Amino acid sequence: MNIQAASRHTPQPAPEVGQPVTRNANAHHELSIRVRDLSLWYGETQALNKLNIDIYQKNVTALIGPSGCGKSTFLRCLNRMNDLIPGVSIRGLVEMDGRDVNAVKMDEVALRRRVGMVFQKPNPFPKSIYENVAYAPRMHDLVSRKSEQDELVEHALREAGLWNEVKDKLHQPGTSLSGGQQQRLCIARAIAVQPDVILMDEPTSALDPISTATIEDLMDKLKKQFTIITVTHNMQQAARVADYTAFFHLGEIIEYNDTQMMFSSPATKKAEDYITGRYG
Ligand SMILES: Nc1ncnc2c1ncn2[C@@H]1O[C@H](COP(=O)(O)OP(=O)(O)OP(=O)(O)O)[C@@H](O)[C@H]1O
Repeated sequence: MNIQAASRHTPQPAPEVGQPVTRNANAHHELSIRVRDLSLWYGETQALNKLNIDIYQKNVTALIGPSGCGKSTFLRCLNRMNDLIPGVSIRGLVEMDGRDVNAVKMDEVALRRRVGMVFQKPNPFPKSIYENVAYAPRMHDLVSRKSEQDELVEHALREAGLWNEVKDKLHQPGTSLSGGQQQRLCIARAIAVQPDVILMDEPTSALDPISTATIEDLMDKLKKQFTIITVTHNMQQAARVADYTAFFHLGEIIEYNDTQMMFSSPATKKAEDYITGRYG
């Protein structure tokens, strides 16, 4: 079954392939990423099976589902990080702003600039707080003068809600910060190159509740500028932060809907069981 699964509560016309069953009336609907019949194998083992999904700009989309169902694998398809894993083969289409991400002529470095990533475990470089943010913009020639670089570092740290906590110790190691601060530093590092999309793979699972709430608030703020796709095992978090939610199961997208609908009236028994904690 795929995301075209009709609601068992209210019969509805089938949506277009890839679109949520019900659209969120309050959200933007400019398309960012279009995925069609995307399958992936690790060697002989199939991990993703004919995924179809449209992801909208400047919204938060949450990917939920039991462990091993393919959420992180899917996330990595969006910035071609699976290319780094030997034995991976991919079939199907991932289009970003109308361009085929897997096209031979697609520049992977440029793609990863447009699609930033934040991981489960904060992973600052073993460099200063300042350098963690300044390095990528310099690599991509986004800044030429030192003053521009300083401005960009301050801007990214402010956007990530970290500036006030670090402005007097910019030259201390990034690793000297707390876990929650390190994660915000990683977010500052991601946004410093002005990506279109930020992928977040369980960004708060290693954090305490207060740091988690700070990151959730930040996601809400950042979605005004960026398209955010986040993997989470925390159903409350998905309900709080996501405009749209996709439920994965055994490498398939079983249901895709606006989050309120998904949580109040899931269209499939599997999604309902998962959301209500009956399995997973
Ligand atoms: N590098 C890899 N090589 C081989 N198999 C892999 C690799 N990465 C993931 N897999 C397999 O692909 C399937 C999907 O894994 P994936 O990590 O994408 O799931 P997930 O939904 O993100 O899981 P979790 O919620 O536990 O992080 C699993 O069966 C997993 O064992």
